[in-house]
Amino acid sequence: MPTFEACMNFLEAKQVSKSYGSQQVVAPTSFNLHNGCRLAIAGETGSGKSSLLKMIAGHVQPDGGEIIFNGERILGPNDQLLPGHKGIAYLSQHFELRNNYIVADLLDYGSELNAEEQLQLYRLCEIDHLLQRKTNSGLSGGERQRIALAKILTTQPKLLLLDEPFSNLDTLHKQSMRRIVANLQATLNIGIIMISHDTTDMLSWADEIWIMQHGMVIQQGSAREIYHHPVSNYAAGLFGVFNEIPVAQIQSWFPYFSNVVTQHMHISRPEQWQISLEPAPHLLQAQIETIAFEGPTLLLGIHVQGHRLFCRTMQQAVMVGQTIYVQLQHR
Ligand SMILES: Nc1ncnc2c1ncn2[C@@H]1O[C@H](COP(=O)(O)OP(=O)(O)OP(=O)(O)O)[C@@H](O)[C@H]1O
Repeated sequence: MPTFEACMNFLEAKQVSKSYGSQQVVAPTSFNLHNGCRLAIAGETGSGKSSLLKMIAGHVQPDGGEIIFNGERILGPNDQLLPGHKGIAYLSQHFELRNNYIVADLLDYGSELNAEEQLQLYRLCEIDHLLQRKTNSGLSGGERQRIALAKILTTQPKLLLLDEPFSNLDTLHKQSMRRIVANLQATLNIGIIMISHDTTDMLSWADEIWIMQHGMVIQQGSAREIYHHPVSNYAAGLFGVFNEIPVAQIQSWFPYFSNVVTQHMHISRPEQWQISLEPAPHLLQAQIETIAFEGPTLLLGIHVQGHRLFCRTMQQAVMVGQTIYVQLQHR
């Protein structure tokens, strides 16, 4: 458990903002993150995620506000020649790996780790079998990325920033990167901020998720809060299929939803709708309109009293046109 002091001083942004010309890409944003955090940032393309991450990394100069890391202001490219902060490692989508180096030599150069720590890091990054290869010897994109990751971790940073670590990878390399990211924080005890379009992975990984839209963080919360209580259709849609039904309609179908009064529309996930093949007094009658096979589950498009919605079921023995009975579960 981090101390109160560590919580206050680890990473703090005060009204940090960025514009390009007349376009504000990050609106004034403030936050406070604790040591060892696992923060994931989601948002549509162009919503300002990378710009925010690059300001934290010290690679982009904020127009306003400041970012404090372990008590020191992060300097931008206008403040210093070499961008970045020693305690912060940043893996860009467009990382570079120096050509013509033996991987082990490249990693050794400037490393602050002893031999045992190095080996642990190489295993963690799943590159221990690549150490004698040359960086220009036909390494795959995924292997190059894992070497680049190991390289930036050899200086023992306290905060790791990952910009889209799963993009442009085939399935096997993606799985490998997922394993690594899942183990990094626990093994190295560092904070991680990750941007990803792979929102399903975020839910199980992150302590906290932020959603960005038009340069603003529009929602912050735990994975459960973000998934089950999105603030808008946009936030809901980032994490998969959802249903939107007027609250009044939900309450008339299911009186036990009488306490849902904060919003005009009620958002639910398909798996919140339970289906039954037999009628019962508290169930609504519905017709199946579409069936999408998802592996262990089916995603049913159903029609209920003038409303179309999705429900997810493990019940495989259903067909289009069939009458079923549904109810909505609280979350
Ligand atoms: N150096 C730059 N010069 C001008 N405009 C820029 C620059 N960098 C980013 N932008 C613009 O700022 C906006 C936000 O970009 P940013 O890369 O932060 O978004 P993003 O949410 O990370 O997008 P993506 O998911 O596609 O990476 C975009 O409209 C982008 O075109």
